[in-house]
Amino acid sequence: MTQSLYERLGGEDRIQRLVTDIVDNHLRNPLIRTRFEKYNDAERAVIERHVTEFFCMGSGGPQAYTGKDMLTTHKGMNISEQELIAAIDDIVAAMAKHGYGDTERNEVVAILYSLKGDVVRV
Ligand code: HEM
Repeated sequence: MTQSLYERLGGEDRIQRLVTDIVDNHLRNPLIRTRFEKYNDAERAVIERHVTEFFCMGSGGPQAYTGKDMLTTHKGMNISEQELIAAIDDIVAAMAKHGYGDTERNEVVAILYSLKGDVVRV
């Protein structure tokens, strides 16, 4: 039987560690770091928790997502296409660092891109 993307990503613990590295990459990325620098550790922990849940749920895991929907979250930020690509680059780089293969990386990129309309220039 084919494994779900969630299973191929290695489940919640590995996804949680991946998300920590993704946020670290965003904080080092000159194109988007100002979007994330304003959060303190407690706020960052909540965002990471929600992003982890979103990743788990969106890849076929059993977790419920308890954050805000994508349009509500990003509304008013006026995020550009360039920023979306910068964020996706950070995610692909973190996935490479964590040893995921091309198939999993491409599936994640396709999911992220499909959400563009709820994130960019909203
Ligand atoms: C398809 C791409 C994206 C997805 C799936 C996504 C997903 C998420 C999720 C799940 C959260 C947590 C929401 C919550 O805590 O209720 C979040 C928060 C956030 N996202 Fe995104 N995001 C995307 C792209 C971006 C981009 C490109 C930027 C800016 C460069 C961005 C900036 C933020 C910020 C600043 C927050 C924190 C909002 C807050 O709690 O005040 N996101 N995102």
